[in-house]
Formats: sequence, C-alpha cells, structure tokens
Amino acid sequence: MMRLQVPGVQLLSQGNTLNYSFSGTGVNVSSALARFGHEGALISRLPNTSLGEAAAAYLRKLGISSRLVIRGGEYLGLYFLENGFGARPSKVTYSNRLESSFNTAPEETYNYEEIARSLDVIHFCGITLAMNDSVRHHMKSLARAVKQQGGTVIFDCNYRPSLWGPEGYSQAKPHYEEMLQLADIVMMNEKDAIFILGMSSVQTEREEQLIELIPAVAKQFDISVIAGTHRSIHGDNSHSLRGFLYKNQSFFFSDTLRFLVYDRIGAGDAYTSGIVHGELTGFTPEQTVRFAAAASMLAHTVEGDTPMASEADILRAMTLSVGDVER
Ligand SMILES: Nc1ncnc2c1ncn2[C@@H]1O[C@H](COP(=O)(O)OP(=O)(O)OP(=O)(O)O)[C@@H](O)[C@H]1O
Ligand SMILES: O=C(O)C[C@@H](O)[C@H](O)C(=O)CO
Repeated sequence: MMRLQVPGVQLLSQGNTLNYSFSGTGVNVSSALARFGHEGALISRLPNTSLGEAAAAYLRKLGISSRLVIRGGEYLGLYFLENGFGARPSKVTYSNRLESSFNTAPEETYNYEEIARSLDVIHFCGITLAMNDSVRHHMKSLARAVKQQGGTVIFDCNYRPSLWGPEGYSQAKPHYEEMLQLADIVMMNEKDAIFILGMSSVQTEREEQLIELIPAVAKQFDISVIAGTHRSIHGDNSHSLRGFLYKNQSFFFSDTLRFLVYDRIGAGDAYTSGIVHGELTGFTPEQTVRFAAAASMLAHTVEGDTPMASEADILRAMTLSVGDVER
C-alpha cells in the first residue's frame, strides 16, 4: 500500500504537501529479512498503472523479490499519516483500501500449491485478515497449502480496531482462531488473548496476565513459539519496550529498552523480523528476544514504515551505548 505522510508534525488540514512511500506489514517483514540475508518475497497484486510500477520499483530498492507479485486490478490502497508530537498521538487514516488490486484479487489469482512449494516460511498478519471474505479465503488457503508442504506459518495478530469496526472482536475471533490453528510462530500479547480470544485472567498486572495466558494459548492452538512486546509511552516522545519470547514452555525477556521515537509505524514488524531471523538462524531464545527488541528500537529512529537496520547495526545497538557520528 501507499503511505502518504504530511511532512514534520503538521496535520493534514494544515499541510499542502505529502511524501509518499510504499509499505505494509508484508513489505516491512520481507525487506528486513532480505537485509538479514534471506530471500524475501512479497505475495500481492499490484495495478498495471504508474502507481503499480512505482510500487514495484520501491520493492526492488528494498531487495524484495517480486516473483510472487501478480499484476491486475486498478488501485493501490492508501494510508495518510499525521505524525504525533508529545501528548498528541500519530494518526493513520486509511483510504480506498477495499477497492485495491490486492483486496479485489479474484478466486484464481494465486496458485496456492505452487507458491507453497517455492518457500520455507510464510508470514501473515491480522491486518490482512480484517480485509474481506475473499482475502481471508486466499490467506487461509495459502496457509493450509504451506502447512501441507511442511513449511512454517507465522501469524502476527496485529489487531487494528479501526479495520474491524464496532463489533470487531466477535467478528474477528473465529478468523483469528483459524489462523492460530495453522500457525507455528505467533506474534501477540495478552491483549489479543483477552480481547479477541475472550480469555480471562485472575491477574490485574499486564506482565502477570501475559505469563498466565500465553502458555494457555500455545497449548490450545499447539503453537511452538509465541513472541511480542510490552510498550509504555512517556510524555517526552520516548517509549519503553520489553520483548518476550515463549518457547519450549519457558519465557525469555529482553531488557526494557527506553528510546526517543522518530517514527513508530512498522516497529512491531521490525520486532517480528528479529524473532524470525533468530529462529531461522538458530540463535538461542535469549539472543533472539534481545536481537528483536534492539531491531524494533532502531526502527523507531528511522523515517518510514520499513526497518532499515542491518544485522550488524542491530548487534551493535544491543551493546546499549549511544554513539556519536561513526567515521
Ligand atoms: N485494542 C486491541 N485489542 C486487541 N489486541 C490489541 C489491541 N491493541 C493492540 N493489540 C495487540 O497487542 C499487540 C501489540 O500491539 P501494538 O499496537 O502495541 O504494537 P505492534 O503490533 O507490536 O506494533 P506495530 O503497530 O508496529 O505492528 C498486537 O498483537 C495487537 O494485536
Ligand atoms: O495497514 C497496513 O497494511 C500496514 C501499515 O499501516 C503499516 O505498515 C503498519 O502498520 C505496519 O505494521
């Protein structure tokens, strides 16, 4: 999709120029993994227009393979970003998303078995799950095909209230449950368990709810790895983030990292990419969760949705020393 950002911290109603880039969770995760040395390919559908061309060129620049990008349809989904400052949060407004080439892809667009044979790991997210019945059908069919071929299915719950509407949780629940049944690695925290899956906890603190509910989710849906973050937002444009990883019936946590935020969008995708890279590379769970949290921290420092840090940048950031100019 296309991101249209009002420069600086202006509101849409104040500005008169927009900077554009192309993004979405799939773009963010596949480009980060490509930067870490894996082959990252995007499964999507782009229009045969200058907009589609510009998006394809952007993917090439990010090192993403477009071998699974289909051409057709007429539009690209858009979102407008107004950056927050201090007490005023950033605001995302989606536009024309449901008419996009991706969201109108007809039944026969993707050859699920062929795609599944061509990859080891596939990543889906809750944003795609919120689109429409036809997209959900593509998504679940592809996940089933990958599972049948012995591939790894990753599902990031990232629930977006504005996409599901007022009865969102009850509408979302059966679809989330289906994806969780198919997933091997899941990105979530206790909020997803409580609000979407309807689980309850006797605990009142987030950390304790997490420790009670995540193992129950892993058991119920037979999930090997569950990972996610807890974020606190401070009044001085800084955030604190602590990552967790639940694997082999044990929890692993990163340190709580506190940092200034330049651009928050896509930081969760950077965390996911760190977890997936750690799992694929054979890091220990301790290393993986620390690597993912540092990857997410660095993503907050770069403009745009897409994480730009290399593995070396992240390993350096894990030492926690703030650097001067490197020359
Ligand atoms: N209102 C909500 N209802 C249910 N779950 C939620 C809600 N808000 C957030 N969550 C869940 O909490 C987890 C963390 O969400 P959060 O928005 O903090 O960041 P993220 O998804 O990690 O980051 P990013 O927005 O960069 O992808 C996600 O799995 C998300 O689905
Ligand atoms: O809405 C999307 O498809 C994703 C974008 O809003 C953005 O890239 C994002 O939220 C990433 O997690």
